[in-house]
Amino acid sequence: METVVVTHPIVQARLTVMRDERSSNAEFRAALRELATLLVYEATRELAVADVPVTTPVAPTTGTAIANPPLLVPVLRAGLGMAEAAFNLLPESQMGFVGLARDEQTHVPHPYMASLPASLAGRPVIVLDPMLATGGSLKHCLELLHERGATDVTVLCALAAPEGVQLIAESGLAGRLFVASVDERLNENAYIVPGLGDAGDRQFGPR
Ligand SMILES: O=P(O)(O)OC[C@H]1O[C@H](OP(=O)(O)OP(=O)(O)O)[C@H](O)[C@@H]1O
Ligand SMILES: O=c1cc[nH]c(=O)[nH]1
Ligand SMILES: [Mg+2]
Repeated sequence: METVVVTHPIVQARLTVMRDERSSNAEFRAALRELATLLVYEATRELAVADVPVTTPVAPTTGTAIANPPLLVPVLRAGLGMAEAAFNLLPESQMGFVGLARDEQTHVPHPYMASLPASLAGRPVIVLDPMLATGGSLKHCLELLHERGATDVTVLCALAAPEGVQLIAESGLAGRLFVASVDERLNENAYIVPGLGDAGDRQFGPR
């Protein structure tokens, strides 16, 4: 798996707002939305394009269209905070949804929703989840995509732990990971350190 740490100063500044315990829910959501926009921009540089004819007020010329728009898959809840940003940059795309909630004792993800097209063969997929901690949630999501034939999967995260990156790399289920930071480690509750806390709670309040 290719892992790209996006070190752009604007990305790092937004991540810092998300880390700050004093940021309100609204400030956290705004920072995540902007960070997600920049991650999508970085991750879509190599998207396949097609030439399209276009006529300007001056002359006909050749323009560019996204040849095969990716399916966007936010992982609920926290990934919802990246969904609008991704859709804004890729309005031609469609969206699927995966709902997972980590058990606080075992840290194993409990699946509660999967709303995905039956076949993903030949379709690029972009998974959106701000947090990659143990990697259990993302691996479950990637398995759902793999079962449906997805072979071109890119993952966008705000933060990752080394343990999660390793699990996903070893799974072979994602081609690329774009992340703003790979932090130090997980703590005894499987939270990322220094991290930013619970990305779902910080956007929406406690479950
Ligand atoms: O790598 P893992 O150890 O599996 O942890 C990461 C998962 O934890 C968070 O979701 P959470 O389960 O807290 O659900 P939420 O988004 O509803 O808060 C996060 O958004 C990831 O999906
Ligand atoms: O640090 C973490 C780990 C899992 N999920 C989160 O939201 N934060
Ligand atoms: Mg949560």
